[in-house]
Amino acid sequence: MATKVYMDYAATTPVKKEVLDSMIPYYTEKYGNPSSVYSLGRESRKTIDESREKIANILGANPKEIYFTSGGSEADNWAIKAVAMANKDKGNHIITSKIEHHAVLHTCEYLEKHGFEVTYLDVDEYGMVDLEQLKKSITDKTILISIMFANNEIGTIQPIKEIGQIAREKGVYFHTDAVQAVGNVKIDVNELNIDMMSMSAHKIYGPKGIGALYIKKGVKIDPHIHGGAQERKRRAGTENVAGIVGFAKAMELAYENLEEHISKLTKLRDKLINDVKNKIDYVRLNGHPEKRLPGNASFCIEFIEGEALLLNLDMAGIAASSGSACTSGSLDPSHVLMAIGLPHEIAHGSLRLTLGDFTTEKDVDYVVEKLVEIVDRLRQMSPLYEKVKGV
Ligand SMILES: Cc1ncc(COP(=O)(O)O)c(C=O)c1O
Ligand code: FES
Repeated sequence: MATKVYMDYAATTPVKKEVLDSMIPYYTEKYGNPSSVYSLGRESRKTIDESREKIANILGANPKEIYFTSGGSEADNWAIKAVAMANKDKGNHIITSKIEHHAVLHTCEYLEKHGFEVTYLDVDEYGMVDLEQLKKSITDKTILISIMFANNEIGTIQPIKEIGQIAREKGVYFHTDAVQAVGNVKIDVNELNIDMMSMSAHKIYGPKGIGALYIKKGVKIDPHIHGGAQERKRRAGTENVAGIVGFAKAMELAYENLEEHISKLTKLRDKLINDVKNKIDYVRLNGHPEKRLPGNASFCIEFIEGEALLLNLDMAGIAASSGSACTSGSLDPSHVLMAIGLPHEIAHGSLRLTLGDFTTEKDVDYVVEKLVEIVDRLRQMSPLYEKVKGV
């Protein structure tokens, strides 16, 4: 069935029309290489500069501190590996959390194979990092703390300003993966004590394959891609001009309407959470009840397989996602659901519904209606459910 209701905005978002319209000329008539000296090239250069300025202004950064990348994964890789390489003389210890995106976790694991030591902080049942544990983990060898702004699976928002404060007091760099937070949270990099921040356009109604790393002036970090002089000689390669323009446009739109976006999504999300909890038994909400992304509703529905749930939702025209092993194509259960202490059998029934700018109340009603039907049907086949219900 064709998708009737898209509820996977945390995976990616459609490109908004205004964003696409802003990009098209840079594929067709304004195709000059930004490094060329003639006016066609200079025009591309000017557009990149303007886009960088727009993004920097929104984040309270200096344009010289914004470096375009191919997206969030590249920004994470760059921040962590290149700070590690550039600060080897100072230490070899990195602190991160157990619920980071794989772009952070796998990068840290790679560094462990090359002589770095990594502390993976626990989180509580809501997915929150413990600031006391963080403080205690810092040693005189610690060079970097990398903690995500908001979690992609369970939506929990971390106390970023406090983490940044701790890092600053100890003279340790602080990187945050803000891929899910950008466009959903007001961000001022200075106010929040952030040294480096990863971003991605395709989560905020921009194109895929473009993002950025904010690098605060003065951070000691190696260049990431060697080659030409682009991105202040730190990330070589002819710029993705149209992508950059689209990213800046998407940022502009997101922050122009931030309050409205947050209040609309929060209302729809809470309706969804309440309806699901009221109409289905043995359901739990994953993540923090309040400190969560406005569009994130993550559940564990007991006595259900996430995979079966997703397939049935798909048959009803609903696009959603699950963190359980069986659906993500890997054999490991979601490291996030494990880290918040869920047993495997509960993690198996996880369902992530993420809402966005095109979600309507009707969509929420439709998803709840179908979900109730599907859960009921699947549970009828579950001997465990029958046992607890005493039927
Ligand atoms: C928290 C987080 N970090 C990083 C990424 C990777 O971003 P990208 O797809 O732009 O590489 C994602 C997206 O899946 C994400 O949710
Ligand atoms: S094996 Fe599927 S979540 Fe444990």
